[in-house]
Amino acid sequence: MKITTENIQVGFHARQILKGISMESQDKELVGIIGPNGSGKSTLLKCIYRILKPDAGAVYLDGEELHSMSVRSSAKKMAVVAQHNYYNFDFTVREVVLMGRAPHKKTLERDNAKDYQIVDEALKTVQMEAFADRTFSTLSGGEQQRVILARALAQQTSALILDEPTNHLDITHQIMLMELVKKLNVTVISAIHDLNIAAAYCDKIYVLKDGVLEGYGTPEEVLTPELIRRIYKVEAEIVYDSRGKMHILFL
Ligand SMILES: Nc1ncnc2c1ncn2[C@@H]1O[C@H](COP(=O)(O)OP(=O)(O)OP(=O)(O)O)[C@@H](O)[C@H]1O
Repeated sequence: MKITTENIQVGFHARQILKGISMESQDKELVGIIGPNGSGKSTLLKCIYRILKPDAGAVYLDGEELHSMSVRSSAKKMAVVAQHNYYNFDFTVREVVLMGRAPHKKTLERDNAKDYQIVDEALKTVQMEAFADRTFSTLSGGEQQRVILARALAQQTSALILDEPTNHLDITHQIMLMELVKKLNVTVISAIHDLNIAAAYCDKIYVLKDGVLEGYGTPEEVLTPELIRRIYKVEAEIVYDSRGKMHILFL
């Protein structure tokens, strides 16, 4: 599925946070959004996953304007792993993942054997099946993150929106998550802080600073010492390992 944003503008209290963002992710592309803290990455993603309505501009899923669609039909197309997941109720892990099935059900339709099978498979994929009956709120931050990813997988959508998905995860699970997301073969838009993760996994990268796009291209095109200095005010060197993979060293 192709996701496009056209001239997205968002302001809070007379402060302009996104100053006209136009970007797109082609079908099955993994697109990273990088940029310093407060540059507007989460705000842009919130407009895409529909928690925030931009003051101006629009989001299109395969050419269809997001707000012209029902919430149920956009939720069938796009799942989200957001940065913070607060639950006031003590749902079990299985119940949280079952929520991913909701867009596929009619009102008051009960979960069936197929839903439970999809949920079990999603939990296995993120290696959390042993936690199915645990209360979600008792899990560690990284475990919660993997359960929320399982919920997104159970939603079976052709696009995933991820807000710093490797936040909270140890290196094993960071790699597991990115390898998994890459293999899903769906459209992914992800905010990413770790530039080496962005370099290793993204097809394309957008660079956001102060609510403005400052760069776009493949990791090799975008992640240059000049751009890193301009955006992050840090000196860096780009090296290539014996397998030809690029790495960013911070000096
Ligand atoms: N509801 C709000 N009210 C006021 N200001 C907000 C609101 N939401 C976000 N902001 C401000 O908008 C700016 C962009 O925030 P955003 O969360 O999009 O940045 P980010 O690039 O995702 O940052 P980080 O890397 O720290 O997660 C920040 O200065 C933030 O304080």
